[in-house]
Amino acid sequence: MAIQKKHGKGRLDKWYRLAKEKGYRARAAFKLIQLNKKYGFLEKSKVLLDLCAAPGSWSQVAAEVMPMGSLIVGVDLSPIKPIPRVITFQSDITTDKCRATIRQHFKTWKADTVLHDGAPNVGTAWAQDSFNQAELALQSLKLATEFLAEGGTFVTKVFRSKDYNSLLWVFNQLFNKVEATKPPSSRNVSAEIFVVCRGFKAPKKIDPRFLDPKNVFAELQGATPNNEAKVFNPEVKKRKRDGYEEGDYTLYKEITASEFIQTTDPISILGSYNKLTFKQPPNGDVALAALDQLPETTDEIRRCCDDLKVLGRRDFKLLLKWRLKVRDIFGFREKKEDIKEDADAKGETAEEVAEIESMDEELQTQAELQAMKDRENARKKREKRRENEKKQREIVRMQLNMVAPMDIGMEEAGPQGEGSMFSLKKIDKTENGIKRLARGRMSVLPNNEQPKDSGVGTSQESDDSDDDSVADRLEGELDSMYSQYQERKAELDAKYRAKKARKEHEDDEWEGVSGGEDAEQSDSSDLEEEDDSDDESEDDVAGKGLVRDLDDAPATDGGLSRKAAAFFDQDIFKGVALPTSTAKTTVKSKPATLASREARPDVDMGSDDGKDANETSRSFEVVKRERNADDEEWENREDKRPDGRPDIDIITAEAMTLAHQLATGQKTSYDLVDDGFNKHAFRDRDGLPDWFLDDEGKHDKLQKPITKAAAKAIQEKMRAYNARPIKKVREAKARKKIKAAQKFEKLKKKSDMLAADEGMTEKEKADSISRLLSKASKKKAPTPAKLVVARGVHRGVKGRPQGVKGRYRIVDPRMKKELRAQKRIASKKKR
Ligand SMILES: C[S@@+](CC[C@H](N)C(=O)[O-])C[C@H]1O[C@@H](n2cnc3c(N)ncnc32)[C@H](O)[C@@H]1O
Repeated sequence: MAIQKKHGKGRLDKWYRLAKEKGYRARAAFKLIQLNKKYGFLEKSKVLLDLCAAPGSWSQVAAEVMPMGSLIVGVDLSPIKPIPRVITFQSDITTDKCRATIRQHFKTWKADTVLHDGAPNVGTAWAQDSFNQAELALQSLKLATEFLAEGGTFVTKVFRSKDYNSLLWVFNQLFNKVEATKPPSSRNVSAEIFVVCRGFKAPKKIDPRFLDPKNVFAELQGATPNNEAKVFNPEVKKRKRDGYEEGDYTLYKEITASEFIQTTDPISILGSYNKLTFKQPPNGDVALAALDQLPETTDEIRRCCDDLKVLGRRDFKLLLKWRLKVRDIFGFREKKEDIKEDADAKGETAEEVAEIESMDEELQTQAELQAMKDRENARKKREKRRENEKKQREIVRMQLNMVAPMDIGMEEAGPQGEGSMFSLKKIDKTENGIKRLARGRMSVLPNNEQPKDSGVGTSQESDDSDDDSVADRLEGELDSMYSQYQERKAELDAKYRAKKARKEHEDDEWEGVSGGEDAEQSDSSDLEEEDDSDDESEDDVAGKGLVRDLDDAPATDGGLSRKAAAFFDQDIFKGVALPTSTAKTTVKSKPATLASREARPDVDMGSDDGKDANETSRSFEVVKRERNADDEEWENREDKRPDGRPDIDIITAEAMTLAHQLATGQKTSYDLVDDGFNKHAFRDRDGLPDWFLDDEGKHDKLQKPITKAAAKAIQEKMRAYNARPIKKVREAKARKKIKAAQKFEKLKKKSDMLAADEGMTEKEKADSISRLLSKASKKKAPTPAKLVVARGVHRGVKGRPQGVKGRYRIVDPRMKKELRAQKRIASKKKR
């Protein structure tokens, strides 16, 4: 197994190295190579349009693979250095000027393939970044519809974002085959996927609304989620896959603490800002001054505000609780209290605090569904915690000789004996059982005689448990908000994303036993259908609420908004199954699969099973790249040396130390296995709070030893690697060598001929051979560079000035004069 470089310049992976070796301008080249390997569109193309082509690696690949004499046109906002056989120009693909220039180059031709690998720029030309990635993809499709020949192929990069489904739907209308795939060279941590659309239908007329972002993404725009409302109805962790944040180009950002108090979306502030400041703005902020004086604004809170990027779970909760408290003091939460009081007066539970603006119907449905799931998860978590606490108490009792180990065993079978052989519930009901249990000093008393701390339902306990459950729920919700905050942070931090991706692969074996929160959630959703006995009542209530709401909802068929339904009602969509959001039927019949369905562009729902399966495969929820034969081939290529031995690239000092120890026999493979059993390997994380585990996780790793020699060897290796010339330079050197060898061959032949010449004396022969050699060894004087004075037309020109051939140097006129003056002064001094 190759040891992967995990940090720092982790991006310098094998594709990067391979690109460097092959002379491609970017590792992206391999994405196209792999896409083409799978779909084979380049070999068949004679005309190709490469949108967003800089630095040009896709165009390089196209020029290599496409037949001779093909027309390849590449365009990008950034300049593209010339590529043989490729016409390039600089333009914004969203402009008419760009379209006109492409037309000029294409003349009457039509493209067989249109490629688009665009991503809104964060660095160069950022002023033009008015489009986000999905819109850019739609713009490229617009160009494709104009320039593609019938049956042509369109390849585009898209990010898994909220607009992904809409995009796919449009692609499906215009192409016979649409497939989304993630080539092996695309990083797993990247949200990008590539959609290959084949068989362009080339309709005579296309409704412009098809290609208008306002229409295509209309359904989802403007529906800003109300995070405040999520305090009591938290949303499920939804990864933001947009890739780049629009218009966000600064790294360090501050915001006043008062804005954090006032915002309806505190999570996004915590996730995207670095500091909450108490510094007064130039025009004064009374709320901030008041906030600064509040006793609730403790030193700890201030410390948390100082660096939002390092908030632990506890700090995060502290800040949110502080915000809620201050909002109460400032009277921002009046509305909520009113609602609460109203609800109390009506005898309802005051848990649905639907504060602030109402969400739109679809969001509401999703939120309700989510709330249902979260309630269920929180309940399970609660139960588990209680169970642990109970177990703890029993252990204490046992240590005090109050209970037999047997009882603990009983509880371990499941919560309150659920699923166990000796269910306490059953025993409670049978007289004999009670008697038997009550006998002796190790008795477990029935419900009504239970001591307060026994954890099983006394009346006071139930009161407490109500309070508890509110607190628990709030805790659970804060937890889930913390996860959102982490997600948000992750979006801004590629390093964190990579770390998280790695973490997902760790500790696999433990997931089944105790699992993380995530595992718990997914498990619970998987089990939702089967686990109906105990949870029935709760599920029913929640479930009914959801179904009733959907029934009442004025949404049109398939859950589309009226606007969307009207759009899809046009003739062109006849016979085409409409995309739906969360269809009611699915909610009722298959709750467990709903979450995954929500994320998909279900083109056709409510169909029979076979068709459904078909549709699922068409719905392109390509989340993680699966290993396939292609991968293996690529991997094998890399991981084997010509002699068949595995090519292990050791790039960390720890690995090098280990390799050295293995090679010198200081360690055996048995030792390696043995080392696996250490204090970190089997840590008992059960019952430990998440914030503790979070912090602990950073440090409770085995520190592997590093030897000085290994560290030095790695350093050298990296240095040598960095110093290695790129392919172009290596090729130039090789050419030079070949030329020298050819020259030497020629000389040898000539001198042999001279030596064999019988008409010459020995001296003449020796003279002419030495002349020949001295002539050959004489270096050609380099042609002096032409000095071009940066004046007139040459002033400020970038690149080669007009009309100048050969080597040149641009000189500053003042510099030239100063040099002359210096020479003059020096010669005067000599005299
Ligand atoms: C990932 S790079 C493309 C890499 C390229 N396929 C290659 O193989 O070298 C994305 C490019 O999209 C370009 N881009 C972003 N927005 C654009 C726009 N509106 N018009 C033209 N190019 C754009 C950026 O300048 C950037 O060079």
